[in-house]
Amino acid sequence: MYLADILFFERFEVDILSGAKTITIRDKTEKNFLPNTIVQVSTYETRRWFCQILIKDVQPIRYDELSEFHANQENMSLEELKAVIDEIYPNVRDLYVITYVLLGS
Ligand SMILES: CC(=O)Nc1ccn([C@@H]2O[C@H](CO)[C@@H](O)[C@H]2O)c(=O)n1
Repeated sequence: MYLADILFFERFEVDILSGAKTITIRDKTEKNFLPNTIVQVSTYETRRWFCQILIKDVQPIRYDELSEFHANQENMSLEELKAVIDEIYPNVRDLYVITYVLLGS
């Protein structure tokens, strides 16, 4: 089964809607997004829908392989990105980079 919905912390909504944030990094529970499908996006906190995105790509990545390239696409520094991931996914080393484009809200 492919996933049709995704949740983001509210604090990232502005960056997603402005196009500043074009990837998200998730664990294996959220690797089953199918490229070229539309996914509905809501806030984690209240499940408020705020846009839809088109999935472009899902690629496995090791925590240690995260670079400034990924951080740029998150609109963060690499230090900030690693701190966010450490908080959400403590000790998880097998991650997935989900690349998307914003379709509108
Ligand atoms: C709501 C929920 O369950 N999970 C997540 C998991 C991740 N993310 C964001 O993806 C990037 C790298 O992990 C960062 O920008 C994170 O903040 C998120 O917003 N919500």
